[in-house]
Amino acid sequence: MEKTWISMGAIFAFLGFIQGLLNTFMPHELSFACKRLGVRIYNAIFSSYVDYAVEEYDGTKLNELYDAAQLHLSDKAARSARRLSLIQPKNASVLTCSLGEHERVVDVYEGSQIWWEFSSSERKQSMTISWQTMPDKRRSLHMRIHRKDREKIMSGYLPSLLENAKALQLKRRDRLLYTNVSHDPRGRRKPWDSVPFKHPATFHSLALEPALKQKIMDDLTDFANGEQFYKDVGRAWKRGYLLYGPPGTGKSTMIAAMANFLEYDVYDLELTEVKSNAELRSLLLNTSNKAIIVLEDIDCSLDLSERKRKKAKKPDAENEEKMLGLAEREEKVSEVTLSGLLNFTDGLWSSCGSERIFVFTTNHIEKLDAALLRSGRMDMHIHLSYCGFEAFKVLARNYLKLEDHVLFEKVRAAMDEEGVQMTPADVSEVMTRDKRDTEQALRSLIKELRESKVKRRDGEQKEEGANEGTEEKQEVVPKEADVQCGVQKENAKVCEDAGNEVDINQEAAQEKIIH
Ligand SMILES: Nc1ncnc2c1ncn2[C@@H]1O[C@H](COP(=O)(O)OP(=O)(O)OP(=O)(O)O)[C@@H](O)[C@H]1O
Ligand SMILES: [Mg+2]
Repeated sequence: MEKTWISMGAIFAFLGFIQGLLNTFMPHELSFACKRLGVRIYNAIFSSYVDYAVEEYDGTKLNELYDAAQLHLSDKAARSARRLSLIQPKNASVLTCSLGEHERVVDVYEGSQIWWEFSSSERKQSMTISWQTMPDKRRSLHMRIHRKDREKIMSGYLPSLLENAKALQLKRRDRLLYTNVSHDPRGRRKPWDSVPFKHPATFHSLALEPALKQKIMDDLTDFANGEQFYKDVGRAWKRGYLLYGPPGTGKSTMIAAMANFLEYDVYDLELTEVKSNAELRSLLLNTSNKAIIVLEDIDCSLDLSERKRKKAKKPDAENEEKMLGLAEREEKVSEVTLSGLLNFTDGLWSSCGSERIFVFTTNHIEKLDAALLRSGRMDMHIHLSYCGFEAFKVLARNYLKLEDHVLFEKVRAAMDEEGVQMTPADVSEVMTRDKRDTEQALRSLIKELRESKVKRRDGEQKEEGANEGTEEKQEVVPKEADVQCGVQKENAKVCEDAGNEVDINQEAAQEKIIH
């Protein structure tokens, strides 16, 4: 026994001596190559696993698979790993967990296991000059799978991981509200500027007849799930909604509810800020998919009244030349045309993205050009009107936490009286004022409903009086107001013309119009 130990000791001493010699005299590259060969022979003969490294950077470009894998593994990591990094991604209020050094998680795909491990090492500083500054650490995720699963993982697991990460990213990020009225720090125009979209409106809180509400929600759901349908019928994946009705009936609120329902971004397009059809097109090209593009009060933007008002200002004699240049430029400014807008909503360019919803709002549908109202541009016309009893019940639930009350019947009776017109905005205001005393709130509402009849009658009489006096007034009012009156008159004419066209098409459109 003693002899055996002595001979084993001699063998180890000899091996150690040989290794020392090799380390000293063998070049580093050769020893590295030998080691690699050894690992390869071992893996080929004994190992039944395949290992993949997913590095954070592919050269100097970010590796999308790395981010996707991190997002995909985030929930699993949060549940099973003990050392984690917490990340707050840009534009997201939900944190993402990523694995800490040498932490592992096991993922399962169709019965096959996938082991993921995170590691990092110091990045060797490159001697070449690069514009891109790279992080000090070289981070990577290592994926280990069974050799037999190679095909399944490559063609099934990894694509599904990327899909899942994309869906998670959409779900976790804050949605954005974009506006086209923006400039960069140097004062140059930017196509869109954004802020997080935080409007709390939902279809649940929207005061609307239940049947209409359900119809709109179904339509939106069909649209969002309709990728294949739109492909099959050869149409761009987009849909147009026209919301019309008096001020304060919830048009803007409904847009917010739509965006929250579909989890889309909102692009609020200020048409009076757009200088040309080309700019309009470029704004469209700069919108993302899954977006609602909104044009509010389209009847006011379409005839570009603001620009006409500017142009109508007379130049001083002194600055005539300068103003002439300005006028020329403003001539250019007013180049957004109806046809430009029509192409924006239903031309070739409107199909450059997918899953886009166009929403136009107006208080006066009769002023809109029939071409704008046709299917394919505005597919669904939604009339939002004065507060009815069903809409009132939603508001009572929202503001007063009331499902039912003895005074509800009186409210219904007051609402049914002829000539009573209160918008949901007016009803909300009464309830906000008296929200501490629900009974008082309902009584005030009944009173205001009845008074609204009188107010309306007075308003109509005043309007008639004002219309009668308009022509006389135009001769005496100062310049600025004069311009506005001029514009209104001009608009009225444009709208009259458009109104005739609308009437012609109204019957055809009637079936689509939902009251
Ligand atoms: N249908 C509704 N459901 C719930 N709240 C509503 C509804 N309509 C109006 N409101 C309330 O009234 C306020 C004004 O509504 P909103 O801005 O949506 O009206 P609008 O139709 O867009 O008006 P305008 O034509 O003047 O732009 C909102 O802040 C909201 O609180
Ligand atoms: Mg509005």
